[in-house]
Amino acid sequence: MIEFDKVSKVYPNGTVGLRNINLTIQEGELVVIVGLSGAGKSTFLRSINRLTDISEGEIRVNGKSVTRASGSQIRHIRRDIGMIFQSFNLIKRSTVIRNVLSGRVGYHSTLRTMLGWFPKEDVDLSLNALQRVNIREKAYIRADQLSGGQQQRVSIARALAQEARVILADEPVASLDPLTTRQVMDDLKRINRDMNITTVINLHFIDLAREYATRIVGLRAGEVVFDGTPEEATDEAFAEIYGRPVMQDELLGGA
Ligand SMILES: Nc1ncnc2c1ncn2[C@@H]1O[C@H](COP(=O)(O)OP(=O)(O)OP(=O)(O)O)[C@@H](O)[C@H]1O
Repeated sequence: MIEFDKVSKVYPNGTVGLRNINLTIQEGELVVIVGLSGAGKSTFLRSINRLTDISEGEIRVNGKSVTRASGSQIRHIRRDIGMIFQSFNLIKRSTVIRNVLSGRVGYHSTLRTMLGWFPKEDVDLSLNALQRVNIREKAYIRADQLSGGQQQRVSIARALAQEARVILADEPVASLDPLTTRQVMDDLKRINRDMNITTVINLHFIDLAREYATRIVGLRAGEVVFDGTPEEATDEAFAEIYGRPVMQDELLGGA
């Protein structure tokens, strides 16, 4: 469960990132955050694992305060939270399996992980994670030899090897073509359902949001202006969120 309690974020230059956010995301939900560029989607996501510090209020993940956590407590909380980025964030010159194993670093000493000594259970866990995203056979290939969609699957496998209970994905398909986009979204959805992993995804394609989300949250200028089911997120609702009608390039198309 992720709780936002009267959360605001003002950047040092005075820009408002988030304004009085109050919402609770239950375990197992797949929440898609939508809004125009600059609406606060990344700020929202990054404040959940405290990549961004909030200015007011409190965020709790599974009952534990992220906002008030000490350095060691935050490392512990972050172990449960997998993060997926638009740019994949892989170690490109390393093998796929090494990248997935890096999801285990929070469980071992720095020396051990620097030397790359991972127990056999970790290797098995990582191979199983690759199996779940259908690229088990790529385990010993260098990450930079894979297509964009495959690289994003490696980053999903890394979150699985981490045994994350929450996955945060910041525009995970923004650099992918439409077909690969659907494959990656299918993976995220399947993992969310099969493993009951709470998933929060920033997306800018409206039709994808409707197709994959169990709940859609719309942000405008840092405020929640929509919170409802995909059925409730009509074109009119999106026009409200955006403050203007929906445009063609906000649809991926070809469902
Ligand atoms: N480090 C920063 N310093 C100052 N202002 C920032 C910083 N990061 C973000 N902002 C501002 O905060 C607001 C929200 O930004 P945020 O990146 O969360 O929006 P977004 O919805 O994710 O947009 P995009 O889709 O373009 O990534 C914007 O006005 C942005 O310019």
